[in-house]
Amino acid sequence: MSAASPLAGAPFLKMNGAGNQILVMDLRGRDHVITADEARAIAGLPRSGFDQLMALHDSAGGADAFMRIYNNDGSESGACGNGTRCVAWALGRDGGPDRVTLETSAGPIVAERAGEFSFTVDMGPPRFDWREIPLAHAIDDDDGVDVTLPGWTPPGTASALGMGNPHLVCFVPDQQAYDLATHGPALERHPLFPQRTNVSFAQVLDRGHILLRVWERGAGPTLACGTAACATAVAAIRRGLAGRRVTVDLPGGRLGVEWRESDGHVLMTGPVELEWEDRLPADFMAAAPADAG
Ligand SMILES: N[C@@H](CCC[C@H](N)C(=O)O)C(=O)O
Repeated sequence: MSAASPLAGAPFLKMNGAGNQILVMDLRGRDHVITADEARAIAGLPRSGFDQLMALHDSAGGADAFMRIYNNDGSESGACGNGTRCVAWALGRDGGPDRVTLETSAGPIVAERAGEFSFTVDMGPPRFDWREIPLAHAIDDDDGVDVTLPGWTPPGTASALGMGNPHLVCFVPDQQAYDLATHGPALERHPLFPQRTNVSFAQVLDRGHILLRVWERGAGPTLACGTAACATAVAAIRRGLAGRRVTVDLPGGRLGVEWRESDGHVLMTGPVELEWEDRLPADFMAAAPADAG
């Protein structure tokens, strides 16, 4: 007999948020934290591939759940905007609440229903302090806007900021002109970002409309990244390129972002879709029995 993994047969929802591939696993009531090896193994299975895995755990602080967020390389992140909308839908179905509070390693976030398959997430305030993004060192950033990257000549100008996870936003004249597979991996691991970074190429069409493509830390190119849309909108607003409400078009769909003046929080609204429900295989990561000798 081989030892069963605690995740064998665990149910999951395969969803997407504006095309961002999301797996939701509700582990509340179970005493198991998914390891990096397990996350990579789940991502490698045909029915449960994902960009991000949202694992729900019991909240110690009275929230609806504590949320751990895994990229498909097994690394963890403090935030995932598209995944949070999917989690809100999952918790709200079958008569669940229309408004949920979720704890994350980066702090609490609140998601609220905006339509049958649409949610608004209060992503909290953006972070500009280099220690909070985080960057390797302070940058010459008098007006809190520009970052220069030694060894790389940006095609336009770039901003670095945090949205519960690190972001580099490159403003370019034509976002189609930059090959994510060429620039993404090098910028994700640029020494300025000690915890790596998500990388965006943004083209501002007008003060209310931005085109965006994203290379995600730990997941590569994705069809949409919610925190990147928020970071890009905030960076554009700080540069005077956009008003407080911005529509961000990504290859997988459209997100609405508002940087609220009253409290500095960033609100992101977008779609969710349930693709299928399934369970991990009954022999998921079954360990071979120890050799009794
Ligand atoms: N797709 C996400 C962001 C997921 C985490 C990111 N790759 C990271 O490592 O920070 C979103 O919708 O925000």
